[in-house]
Amino acid sequence: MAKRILTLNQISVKGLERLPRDSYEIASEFAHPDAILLRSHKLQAEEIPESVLGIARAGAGVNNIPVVECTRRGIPVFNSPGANANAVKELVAAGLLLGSRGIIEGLDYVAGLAGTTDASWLHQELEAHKKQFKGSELRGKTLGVVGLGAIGSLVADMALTMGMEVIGYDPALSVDAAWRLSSQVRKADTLSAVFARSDYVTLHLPVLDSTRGLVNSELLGAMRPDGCLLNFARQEIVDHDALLAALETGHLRKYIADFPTPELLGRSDVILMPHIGASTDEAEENCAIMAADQLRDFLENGNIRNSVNFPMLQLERAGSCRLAITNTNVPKILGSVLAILAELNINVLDMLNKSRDELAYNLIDIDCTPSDESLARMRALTGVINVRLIS
Ligand SMILES: NC(=O)c1ccc[n+]([C@@H]2O[C@H](COP(=O)([O-])OP(=O)(O)OC[C@H]3O[C@@H](n4cnc5c(N)ncnc54)[C@H](O)[C@@H]3O)[C@@H](O)[C@H]2O)c1
Ligand SMILES: O=C(O)CC[C@@H](O)C(=O)O
Repeated sequence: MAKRILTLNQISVKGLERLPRDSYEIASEFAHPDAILLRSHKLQAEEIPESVLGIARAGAGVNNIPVVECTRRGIPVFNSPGANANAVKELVAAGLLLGSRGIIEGLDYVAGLAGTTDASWLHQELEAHKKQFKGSELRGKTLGVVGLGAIGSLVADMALTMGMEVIGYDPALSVDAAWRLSSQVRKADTLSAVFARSDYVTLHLPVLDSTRGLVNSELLGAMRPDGCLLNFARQEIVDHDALLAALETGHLRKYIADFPTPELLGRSDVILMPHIGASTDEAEENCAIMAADQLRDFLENGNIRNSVNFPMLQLERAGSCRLAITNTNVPKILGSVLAILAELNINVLDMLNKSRDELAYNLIDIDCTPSDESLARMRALTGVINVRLIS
């Protein structure tokens, strides 16, 4: 039977094409979907039907998905790290330029001259007024990058090529990300050191309970006067009361962000974009392809790549029958499953077991198909969250 994929946002066709129509049905409404594919749709826990096996986010941030509830239900949540990083990096480059030069004010001024027919008057007018739009160069200025993952590392490289000094802060830097990072990026040991030493600070970290409101009055107060803050990560990372206070006193010169909120609209010291960091043809395609490929490999083989709540686990198929079992990460559960298989005289051809926080996940290739009754016995074991037969 074809697997049903519920899409909750418009997903690039290039990604949907990775799910062949002879084995997948894709629609924006389904009563019993096998999986959900989405972008920024704010998914509520009660919106996730019992039938859902996995959820894939075509994008990096998963704060729109109830990940804790998914973990409790044994549903892996996938994202597509790095697939839109270049798009965000290019918009940050634009943000830095908008923050350093009078581009927006200059454009507005020129637009206000529409209808002028006298070329000589126009020339004199422009030459007389252009000094209002003078800015300063980025070269030689210091950029503080908070979060040095897929996007932060590209932003750091881009700033170095523009002649900026770069200071980075990331207390949870992965080994892969560290390999990607230029040796010219200076390491800051604390967040306040980044804010104190930078002319521009750019945020590239996820919103988590630990990072909500992270940029507060203390950090903004530590910033150099005339500093500029860029937020292409998530609105919730910045405490807006503290932000408005820093703008009102003039301590913060500009806030440039991808997340408009009512209190920030209409301010000349705030530049807001409509959450378009990942809105390029290339990023939308890359994210959709990565998300669809990961979802398909999970549905067809049980493999887990780029999940935010499940361990990374991939196992080549041995034989045609596989069990994918999710359980709480406590001793003896796998032993009990294997005991049932032994009792049924079913041979294990290959298996892999990994854990992450409170969850353990197992792929077990076996030489014949267990009966529904045997599967029900495994599902009934204490600590087993779900058992899926993939044949
Ligand atoms: N504006 C947009 O459209 C857009 C597009 C893509 C991503 N994003 C946002 O950007 C975030 C980062 O994306 P990414 O692809 O670089 O993710 P990533 O996972 O590759 O990198 C995030 C980095 O942040 C670091 N980090 C975590 N907590 C931190 C802390 N307290 N201080 C400093 N660093 C910390 C992690 O160690 C990691 O290296 C996403 O979570 C998403 O919210 C926004
Ligand atoms: O899907 C989008 O347009 C935004 C994605 C972006 O916020 C992300 O976290 O990857």
